[in-house]
Amino acid sequence: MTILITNIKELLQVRDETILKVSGLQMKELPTIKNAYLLIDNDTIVDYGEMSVVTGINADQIIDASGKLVLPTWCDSHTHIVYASDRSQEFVDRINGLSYEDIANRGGGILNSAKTLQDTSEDDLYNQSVARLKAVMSLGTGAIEIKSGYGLTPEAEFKMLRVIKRLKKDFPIKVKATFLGAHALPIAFKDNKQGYLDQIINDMLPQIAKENLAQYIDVFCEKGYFDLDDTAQILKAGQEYNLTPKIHVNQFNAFGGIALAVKHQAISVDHLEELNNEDIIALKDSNTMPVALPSCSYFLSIPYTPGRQLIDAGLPLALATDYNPGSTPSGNMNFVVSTACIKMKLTPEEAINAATINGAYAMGISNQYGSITKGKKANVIITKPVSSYNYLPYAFGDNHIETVIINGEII
Ligand SMILES: N=CN[C@@H](CCC(=O)O)C(=O)O
Ligand SMILES: [Zn+2]
Repeated sequence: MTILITNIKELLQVRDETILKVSGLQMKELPTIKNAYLLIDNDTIVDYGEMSVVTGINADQIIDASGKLVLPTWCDSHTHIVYASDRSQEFVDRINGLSYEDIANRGGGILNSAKTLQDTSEDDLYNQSVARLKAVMSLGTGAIEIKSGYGLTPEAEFKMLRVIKRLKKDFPIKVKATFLGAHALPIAFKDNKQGYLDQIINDMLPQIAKENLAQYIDVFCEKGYFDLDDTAQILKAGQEYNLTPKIHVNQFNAFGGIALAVKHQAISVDHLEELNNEDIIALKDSNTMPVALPSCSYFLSIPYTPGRQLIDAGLPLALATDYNPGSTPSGNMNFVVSTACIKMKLTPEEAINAATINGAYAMGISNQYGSITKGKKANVIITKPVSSYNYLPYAFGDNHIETVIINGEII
């Protein structure tokens, strides 16, 4: 099946050569072709260029994109979309004055989600997750990372990871799985943290490796959760099973977690709402992608990741949603891109780079996703008619998407 998209007002993020990420000043550049066409053959981008040279190309389906933009689908490198029920009551509790920390300290938060998930069947969990996955695909996400971490027992963590594996098999969207057993300390281990770490290392990791349930290993490295020593233990153990580190760090406190992650060759460090100079120095000359989650800052009213500072220091930056029931009940990458421009002062070019090619890098897939490049996967968004790409983040909250194509399939 071939699809030819014609009369594209502007084709965005066109990279003739495969690039894996963009950093610093490169992030300001968004290569485009005006009045363009794009040809898809099954699941692959096979050709593109200016309309003036398109004569003679035939296709099974032709889509006229007059007045519309075409860009790569979003690459959301940080989500927790496999969860059970929601935490809207905690949302109201926060409105009434409790903090995220207060809620966690009284047994709510992640432990609340874990209890619900433990009592939810695998099929029910799968069906709840399917609804979220379909919703984010229709919002333009074509590649997604999904974490475990709301199980916190071996059985419940495996249940989450098996659901992720089913999603991967059943949908055209690219899915990467991350094992986040060290998300919070379960009540059963409240006075025995090492006991839980041992359970992760000795009981969970071998089974996860055996069933090939994850590609990445994550830890919530934060005061009151897992400290630097705990994090180092888990990352090292994960690496012994070929899981690459990708961690939650510097959400509320900066205490050396970024340098630790870089030392363990983490593919990304995520959150970074609190950041100091040592953190920036640690990221320089590393292969680790900093990932900002502006919807989380918005929802919790915590600082935004200083993305401007990171880019101005010559570093790359990726944007992701953090879709989860506690800190970010939204998987809308369009809102993330707008919020990064509005609150973090990224230019539209920087935000689009951060949400496409750099997001793909943070999932280890930027050789196949995140740009319009011949040979890459046919994952594109066709917008409604808009004045320019600046309009996408500018007119926040509106849905500018008309059509989403994922793996060559019109969604
Ligand atoms: N911070 C840690 N984990 C999630 C939120 C967890 C929750 O509140 O359920 C996050 O990335 O924000
Ligand atoms: Zn998260």
